[in-house]
Amino acid sequence: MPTVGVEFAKVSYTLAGGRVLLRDVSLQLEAGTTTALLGRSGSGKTTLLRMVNRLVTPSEGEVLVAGNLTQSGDIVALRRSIGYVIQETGLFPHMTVERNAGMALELAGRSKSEIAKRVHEVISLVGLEYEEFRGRYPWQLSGGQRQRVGLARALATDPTVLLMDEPFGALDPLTRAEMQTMLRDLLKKVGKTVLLVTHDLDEALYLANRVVFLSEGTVVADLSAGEVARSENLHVKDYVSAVHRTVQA
Ligand SMILES: Nc1ncnc2c1ncn2[C@@H]1O[C@H](COP(=O)(O)OP(=O)(O)OP(=O)(O)O)[C@@H](O)[C@H]1O
Repeated sequence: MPTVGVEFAKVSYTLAGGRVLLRDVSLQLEAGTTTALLGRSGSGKTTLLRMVNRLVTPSEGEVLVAGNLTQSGDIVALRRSIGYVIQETGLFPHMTVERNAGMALELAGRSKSEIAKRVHEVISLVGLEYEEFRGRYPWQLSGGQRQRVGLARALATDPTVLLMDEPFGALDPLTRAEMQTMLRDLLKKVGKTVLLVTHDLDEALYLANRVVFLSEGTVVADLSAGEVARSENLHVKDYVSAVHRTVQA
């Protein structure tokens, strides 16, 4: 039996006014694998992802990380076991790359030498030259470099789970492709349970083992990456044909 890294068990989320954002979602993410969440804007992808690190609490159902209920445990320990990467990076503008990348370790009270060693490792892991970048501020970095630092920061505590919400959404296609290559290589080395929200089908197929499609808060397709192109599921076919629409002269 494969180990389950993250589990959503009959999860629903309803807003105070009664609007249902997620309905009865059940998924088991195998440890060490990458799952991409796709679906139209507003289908509930980010809401589902944020349940893992308890930024959103389900109205019904349960979320488990490494078999532990997220709703009842220690939230600090939970978040330390989860790396979180978002499109805007959320780097502190007044702090250097080194400080930003080591922030979670600093908050965890690790020693200066331990932090320096780990930051060096993760900065190198995301493909940045440590000596060149450690003293720079976020405004002295390109968008791609900022995303690399955001990823380094997320990896600093060596989390078992990595949540990535449109991590490369704001990058040009060339930088984006470089980042995807770097991430794919990195994930082969570090082995994390990854949940990736993306609008980019090619990115999902390149990075993920499994692709889950959401529509109006429910799972409408759950496939291995290899099954997507030949799927007869109408939601999947619609998505694939929208991506591959050819321009008519
Ligand atoms: N706390 C909230 N209060 C009100 N509406 C919310 C709240 N959180 C999310 N929504 C709404 O719920 C819907 C689902 O949002 P969510 O961000 O999960 O979708 P998404 O699939 O990630 O969309 P996108 O691809 O555009 O990021 C959206 O219509 C959003 O505006």
